[in-house]
Amino acid sequence: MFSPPLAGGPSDRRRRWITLRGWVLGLGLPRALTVLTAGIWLAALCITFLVQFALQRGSLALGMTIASLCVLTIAPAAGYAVLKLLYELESSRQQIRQLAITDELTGSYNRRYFMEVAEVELLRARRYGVPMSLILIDADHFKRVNDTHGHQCGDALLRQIALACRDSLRGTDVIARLGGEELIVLLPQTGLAGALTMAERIRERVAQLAIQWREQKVEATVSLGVAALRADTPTLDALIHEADIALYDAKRSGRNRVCSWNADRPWLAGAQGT
Ligand SMILES: Nc1nc2c(ncn2[C@@H]2O[C@H](COP(=O)(O)OP(=O)(O)OP(=O)(O)O)[C@@H](O)[C@H]2O)c(=O)[nH]1
Repeated sequence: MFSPPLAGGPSDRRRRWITLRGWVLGLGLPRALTVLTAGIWLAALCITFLVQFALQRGSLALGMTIASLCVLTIAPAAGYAVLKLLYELESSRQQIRQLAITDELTGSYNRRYFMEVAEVELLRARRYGVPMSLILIDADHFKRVNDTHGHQCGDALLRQIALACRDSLRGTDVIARLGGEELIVLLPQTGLAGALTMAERIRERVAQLAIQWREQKVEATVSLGVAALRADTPTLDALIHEADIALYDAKRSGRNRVCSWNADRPWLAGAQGT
């Protein structure tokens, strides 16, 4: 589901900043801990001198008060500084991880992450004998949208299409941008019938979509290809290929429709829509 971010764009700068911050924090943490430890030792030394001084002057109460005040001031500040550093380091790591698996334009997952998850799901489906399906989604006449309204409009429409798809899915489904104007959905524990229902729901939702672009209403439709895992499906790539053939069938038979893979006559299977 991915195209690389535009070089030099704002999100690219943000990505670099987060990466840099992660590195700085990563390298700075041991140094910060060293400084803190040295500070605590220094403070302890000062306290000892102050307490000794107070005791020499015969006041145990003064010595204890000085010691308590020093400890109460230093300990929370040092603890807070360390916790803050650890927290920032962890949130930087999480942001970097999130950026690494997300498609910048649509906010869906990227192709690499999708393939990782789908491979695991495929193994799980085989191991436990449960169904699994894929839906390939391709925006119709997208070149025309770009040519008529501009690339920015195309981007905005693509974002809305991805959002409409996400809104149609269950929490356990995984949607990713495969590349260009193509999205892919993994439906764990879902057979062909369920996947066709899902695909039809997506198709309907996108067909109702319209964005306002410079005084004009821009609408979208998508074509969808569905394939379900079978005992003889050799690999994930083969399953994606089947969904791709079904998608081609949906395009060929008029667009804005759902087709499913059929080994014998793929161009006749499951055609719906308008
Ligand atoms: N705005 C925008 N356009 C993209 C993006 N990725 C791919 N495209 C455009 O999508 C268009 C795809 O064109 P085609 O492959 O001819 O397909 P289509 O015009 O959608 O026609 P059909 O798929 O046959 O319905 C091209 O013009 C690409 O430049 C993107 O991220 N943003």
